Amino acid sequence: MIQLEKVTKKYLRHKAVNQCTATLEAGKIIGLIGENGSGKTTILKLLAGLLRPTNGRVLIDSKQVNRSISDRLAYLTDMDYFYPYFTIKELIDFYHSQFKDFDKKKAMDMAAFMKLNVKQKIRYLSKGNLSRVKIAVTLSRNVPYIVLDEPFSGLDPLVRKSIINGIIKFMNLESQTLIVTTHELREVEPILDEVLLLKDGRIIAQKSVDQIRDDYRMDVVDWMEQVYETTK
Ligand SMILES: Nc1ncnc2c1ncn2[C@@H]1O[C@H](COP(=O)(O)OP(=O)(O)OP(=O)(O)O)[C@@H](O)[C@H]1O
Repeated sequence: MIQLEKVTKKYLRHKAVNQCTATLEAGKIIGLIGENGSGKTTILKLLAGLLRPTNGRVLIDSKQVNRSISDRLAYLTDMDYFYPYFTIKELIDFYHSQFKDFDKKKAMDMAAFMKLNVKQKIRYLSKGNLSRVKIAVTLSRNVPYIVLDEPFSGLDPLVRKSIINGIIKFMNLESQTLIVTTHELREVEPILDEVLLLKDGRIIAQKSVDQIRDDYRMDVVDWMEQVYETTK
């Protein structure tokens, strides 16, 4: 379980995350949704122990997060950080050598599922295939928490679909919690259990997708638009 307790993160005087309180249950797929600059990446970095809150506490499984959380949390950034001269296979071997929890077979299976040629060098991959590789190596870590920062940005609908299918097929929903930030709510919505809406560093809503459909009898995207319109 993830707990944010009145978390504020300031960059100089700017509050990127402002007094956020939320509890995220384990074993779910949670979408962190918000406009550019609303604080999504900052929250993920706080979860990953890459940033410390200016105020408040971030707890994962009742322990305050620090850098050692990387043993239990896999973080996919929106940055390109791969070794361009590796082939995909070499990258998978490298991950295997770096992470005790890395499931090499799963990574190879996932690469095959997403129709990647593992002999190809990273530097020659298309943006779509590079994104598939990143997802494959991140999801192949057997850790209880996986956070993905904008895994679909700049990708065409077909690539987005294949990545979503890869997540559905290879994530272990019994033992893993996935937190994903995205602008592409409409496409990701079918796999989400819960949605957290951010605006100007504040959490303005947190609802389960079933609750939105059953209680509000609304499409999740329509609900989101309504919440944004009515929240100053
Ligand atoms: N290192 C930094 N130094 C100063 N300001 C920062 C820094 N990182 C982020 N910010 C600011 O904090 C706010 C929140 O940024 P953050 O990257 O968390 O938002 P985001 O919702 O992920 O945005 P995007 O969708 O554009 O990636 C923005 O106003 C951003 O300009």
